Amino acid sequence: MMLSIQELSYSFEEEKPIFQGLTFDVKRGEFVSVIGASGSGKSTLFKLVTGLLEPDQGDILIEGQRTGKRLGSVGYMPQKDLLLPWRTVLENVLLPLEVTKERKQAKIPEIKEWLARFGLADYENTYPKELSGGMKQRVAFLRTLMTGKELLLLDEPFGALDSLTKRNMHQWLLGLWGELQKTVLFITHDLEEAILLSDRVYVLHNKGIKEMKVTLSRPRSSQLIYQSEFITMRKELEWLINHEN
Ligand SMILES: Nc1ncnc2c1ncn2[C@@H]1O[C@H](COP(=O)(O)OP(=O)(O)OP(=O)(O)O)[C@@H](O)[C@H]1O
Repeated sequence: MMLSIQELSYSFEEEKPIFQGLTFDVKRGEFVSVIGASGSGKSTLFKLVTGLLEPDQGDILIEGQRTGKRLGSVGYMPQKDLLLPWRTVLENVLLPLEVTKERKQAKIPEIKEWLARFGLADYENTYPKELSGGMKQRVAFLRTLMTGKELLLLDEPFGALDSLTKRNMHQWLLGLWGELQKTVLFITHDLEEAILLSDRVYVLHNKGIKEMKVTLSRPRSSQLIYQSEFITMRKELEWLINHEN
């Protein structure tokens, strides 16, 4: 099991619990989405998995290991503050690799190749403010990938994009994920996005978590959303979101 959350409980000081006995898992190579209303605790869950917060009770295992240094075990793409504005695209992507100058230099050709594959070949010396929303997300995603970690936690990476750009990013991510064979845990508010991208969707409520399996075959195209099987799943997911019990 890539990630195993067992009987997790957490509350912020003096507040009512956000999670009580939360249990779920993610297998190696899976794409799993977490969907839930605003305030249901999605970002808090990621902070617990990365080790930025510690659970009150329960266990978080990464590849079966109970490690205190979880942040070093996952690639985490937070919702905000993605890129450092005073660094160029190349310098931002290099960030997870800043160990020694030599190691950094050695990685530059590989990163340039990646930038080209991400449609960013001509932008390595550009600053984030000059990039479009979709480009910024691709740079941030590449930086997450450069951590070299097997488990990637993506906190609403496409939330701020317009619907056309978002569609393009979905196709891009589907293709890339198929090739990389990484494990992804993905936060979203968007039902269509959750179904299109995922093997399974978890619906997070204050009272717990529910699971929906996505039975659509892969590879998946953006046209799938118009098919009756997709629409049925969308209805099912909507029902799960609106019914806590
Ligand atoms: N540092 C904090 N101290 C106290 N309460 C907090 C803190 N951070 C988050 N919360 C509360 O915890 C709950 C869950 O927040 P969280 O950000 O995890 O929700 P979310 O599902 O990610 O929301 P959104 O979809 O809006 O990003 C909310 O009620 C929030 O107000």
